[in-house]
Amino acid sequence: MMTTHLLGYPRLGARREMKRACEQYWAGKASLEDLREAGRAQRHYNWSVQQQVGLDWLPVNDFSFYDQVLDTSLMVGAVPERFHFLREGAPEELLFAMARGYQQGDHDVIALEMTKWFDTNYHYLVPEFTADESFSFFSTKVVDEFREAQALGHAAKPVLVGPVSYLLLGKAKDSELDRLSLLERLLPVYAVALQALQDAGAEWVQLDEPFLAMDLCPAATAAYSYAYRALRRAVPELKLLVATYFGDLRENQSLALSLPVDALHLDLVRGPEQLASVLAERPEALTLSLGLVDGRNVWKNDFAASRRSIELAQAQCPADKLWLSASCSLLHVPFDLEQETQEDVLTPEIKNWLAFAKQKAEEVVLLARLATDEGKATYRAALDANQQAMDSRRQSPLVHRPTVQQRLRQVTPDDTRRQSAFPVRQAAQHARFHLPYFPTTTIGSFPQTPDVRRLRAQLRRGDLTLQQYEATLEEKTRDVIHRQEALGLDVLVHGEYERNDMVEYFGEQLDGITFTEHGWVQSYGSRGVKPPIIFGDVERPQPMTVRWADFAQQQTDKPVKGMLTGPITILQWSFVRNDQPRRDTARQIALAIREEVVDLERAHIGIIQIDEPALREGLPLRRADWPAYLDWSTEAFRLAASGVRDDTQIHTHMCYSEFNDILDAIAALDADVITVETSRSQMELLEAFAAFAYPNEIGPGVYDIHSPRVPTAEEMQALMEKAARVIPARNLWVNPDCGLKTRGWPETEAALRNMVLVARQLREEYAPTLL
Ligand SMILES: Nc1nc2c(c(=O)[nH]1)N[C@@H](CNc1ccc(C(=O)N[C@@H](CCC(=O)N[C@@H](CCC(=O)N[C@@H](CCC(=O)O)C(=O)O)C(=O)O)C(=O)O)cc1)CN2
Ligand code: MET
Ligand SMILES: [Zn+2]
Repeated sequence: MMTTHLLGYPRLGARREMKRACEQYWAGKASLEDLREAGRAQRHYNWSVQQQVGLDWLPVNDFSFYDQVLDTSLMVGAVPERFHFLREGAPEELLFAMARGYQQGDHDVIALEMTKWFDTNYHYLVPEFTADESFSFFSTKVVDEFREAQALGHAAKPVLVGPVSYLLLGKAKDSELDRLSLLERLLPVYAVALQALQDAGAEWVQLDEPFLAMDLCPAATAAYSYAYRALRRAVPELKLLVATYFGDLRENQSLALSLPVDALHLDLVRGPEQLASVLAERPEALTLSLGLVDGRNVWKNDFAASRRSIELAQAQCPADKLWLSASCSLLHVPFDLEQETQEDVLTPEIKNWLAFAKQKAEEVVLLARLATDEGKATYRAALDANQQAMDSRRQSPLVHRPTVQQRLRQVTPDDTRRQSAFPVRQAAQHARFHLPYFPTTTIGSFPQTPDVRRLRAQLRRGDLTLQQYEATLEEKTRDVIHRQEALGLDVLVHGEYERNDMVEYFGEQLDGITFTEHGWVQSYGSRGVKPPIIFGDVERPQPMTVRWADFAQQQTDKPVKGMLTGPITILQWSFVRNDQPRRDTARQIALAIREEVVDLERAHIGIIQIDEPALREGLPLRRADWPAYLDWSTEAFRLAASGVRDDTQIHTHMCYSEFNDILDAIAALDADVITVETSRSQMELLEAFAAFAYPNEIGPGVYDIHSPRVPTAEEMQALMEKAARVIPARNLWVNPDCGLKTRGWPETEAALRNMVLVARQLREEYAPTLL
């Protein structure tokens, strides 16, 4: 039978046990020993699940208390100097300091930067490299966890981030430094680690090299050949599996197939077509791991399709050279579908179309069994059940809604354009709102303190009635309006208290989208999200946000900004249909949001923000695929935004500041105002906006909301002055970088008080030039 394995398993815990364990430890309510015990229990549980399912090789070191890239930094001793005072203590303390920063005693050290893991909603901690970087085998976690699995009798396959991907994931802190030049210093440490694993009894080691499925510069291509030749020489006996995922190999195929390793893993979900050409070019000794079960989505595997791929491979490749797996680590899917028991949340019909991590592990094993002659007979019933599930989904009226499809066909190019050009709209909006220059606003959410979250848990348990729940939310909303008035902000928000999450909240209310009770996926560290599942044509049965916007507006004479999540962000942060192009799903969501925008306008909400923080991360991983994506994604945004009058002001918001290279797409959104995260880059981003002559209004974030630190008026003033040197002052807004939901009240009010002060000073300072 084909060998089966997984690249990695989710680690937050079926009931988010690791979230609780970490947060208890951070709060000083649990000991280091408690934390370690929780980690051990989680690992043992994951291995035993995978073993019982019948997988041949179990991943080890896929577990982490925070992030696997950070673990790699610790393995190779890439610890920035500011953390060196923690090197002698408990390894977990150093790990958490690098992840979260460290403020204690005389120490005030900022964390490593966090950024998105390829096109997922997972964040990793960016390694920092300096010119004098010297690596060493610092953390032995991978060996320790290998021994732990071995002691339990498991066939364990240690997993490491491969050396080339590791360097490419990092950032050079010295501008002259080329990350890849560190390879020579890094490889000896990988060699030592691999040797230690071999000495401990490891037979196979998995090295993750997702960059092999990305655009590579010539230096990176050379680095791959060099690195794997060096590792081969260092551990000639150890079997190495290089894992590629999140895309196909394309022009890197010959490179990947030429690496002197024992096995290559292919993502056959993102890159099904590569199988034929890889089979044709495969060196005889190379084992292929077929990633056929989707590790990025929650749909049941289509056995008929997978079996065609397996048969194609079997026809050209000896059985002992074929492995079977999921396309990538299962980190990006929820734990276990069997935890979803409430049929009014996830209906049996839809549930029958789904597979979470445990079910995907079972699918991998079942597909391997079905690939043998005996298996075909033994597992006939499973095969038939799978076929039935596929047919049911293909034909279900839950999925296919003719009214939605008809509405989409009626969309005309005019629907994706505002009535007038920006200058006309700007004049109409200024005449309507009479805002001062440098208007102040916030991005939407205010502190979601534990009491608000608890309220929702009580409602779910039935300890509160809906009336009681909403009454408390009204109190909260009224309070936040009064606080904003007292601070002197110009454009207010309702605070988003009624939302568990900016995407899940809309997923709960739209037809064609469902949600889960326990479908948590790690976002970063102990934080998770429950991505909605878009299973069918999307439609808005009724207004979703008007009630709270309207309630908030009634509490004040100042304008309250309506708050919506945009179609691309809903798409990107959900599990999406795999039976139609993303573009079509985006357009359906856009139409639903458009109806909401129009209803808000009708309810006299004159300023409406449509958040698109995920527009940038939705970019395809290969540059060649960018133009098509940018075209349909900006069109979907405009479809959502363009149903309103000229004097209704549309805002959008984006965080994660790396959009220098998509500025034309951002301009194509034609939002009247865009608020962006800029403070961490010291307004560098604005220079790109200026060079591009970005025409509409901009609110460059003046402070980072990720830390409780209260910014001084001076530093925010300096940032705004810097902004005003490159952007016309009359087009500038003053606001934080992002929403304030993860903050506490004291620092929030202190920071906003300073921010309003800055706006007032700016108005005086720039008055002569603005007249
Ligand atoms: N979908 C999405 N993706 C995103 C972002 C985002 O905001 N949304 N932002 C970026 C990532 N940033 C993030 C920032 C914070 C959290 C976060 O705080 N998550 C919370 C969960 C938020 C949530 O959905 N809360 C629910 C459920 C809360 C909960 O856990 N309740 C407890 C009970 C609480 C109690 O009794 O005290 C339970 O059910 O057990 C709610 O408010 O209703 C967490 O992990 O703790 C996640 C991502 C990028 N990707
Ligand atoms: C990740 S972007 C967040 C935007 C949202 N309106 C908020 O303020 O939380
Ligand atoms: Zn944001």
